[in-house]
Amino acid sequence: MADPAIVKICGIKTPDLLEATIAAGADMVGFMHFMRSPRHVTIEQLADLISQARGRIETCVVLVNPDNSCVAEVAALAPDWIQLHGPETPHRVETIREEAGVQILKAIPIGSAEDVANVAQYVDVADRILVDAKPPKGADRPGGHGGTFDWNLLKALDPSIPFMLSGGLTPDTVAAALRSVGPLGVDVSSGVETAPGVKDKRLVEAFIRNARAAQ
Ligand SMILES: O=C(O)c1ccccc1NCC(=O)[C@H](O)[C@H](O)COP(=O)(O)O
Repeated sequence: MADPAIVKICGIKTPDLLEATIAAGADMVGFMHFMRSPRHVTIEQLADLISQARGRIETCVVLVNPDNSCVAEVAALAPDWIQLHGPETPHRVETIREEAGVQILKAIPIGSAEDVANVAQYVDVADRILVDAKPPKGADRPGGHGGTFDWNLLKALDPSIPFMLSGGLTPDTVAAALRSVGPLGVDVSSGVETAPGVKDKRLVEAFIRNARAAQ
């Protein structure tokens, strides 16, 4: 039987929600460190959340095109992963991986066959790929909008590339996504919220329960 899919809950801001997510059996949690996100947490909050999670669940700090000082500040907190969610080039991803000494999850926005072809250039410089929906036109942040994309586009992806799926997943759609796309894991933010940045414990539990039941 295939390994169970990795379930990542992204955009956690509070110790209570982190505790509930661990108790519900998620594999990874994401913390946003990007000022324009409604899920932004400060470096001090990050330090507390990462230390609360250490050894209990994998932690991932989401950054958007970070400069070297931001990378160093986050790397000093020793998360398990840094997620790069901006327009970072493959060379920049490689440099950040070397400098931070942390596993890299590279997010790639997908809206066309060309975007899918773009994934290959990141495979050797990142430890894992996250495919996500493209943000709406004019959006002031590159992720966490709750929009989906055409999963059929992923059929063109080299099947040897391990990737996680995100973009508009919800407790109601996660099982179908796992069955039809067959990703290494799934990632959700808006779909377990009642308003941007406001996570709901019951939705988080339902998302994880439905993801587990799908397999
Ligand atoms: O969530 C944000 O506000 C955000 C801002 C800037 C870059 C990335 C962001 N989120 C990244 C994620 O990992 C989300 O989980 C992913 O985009 C899926 O989001 P959603 O469609 O809301 O589930």
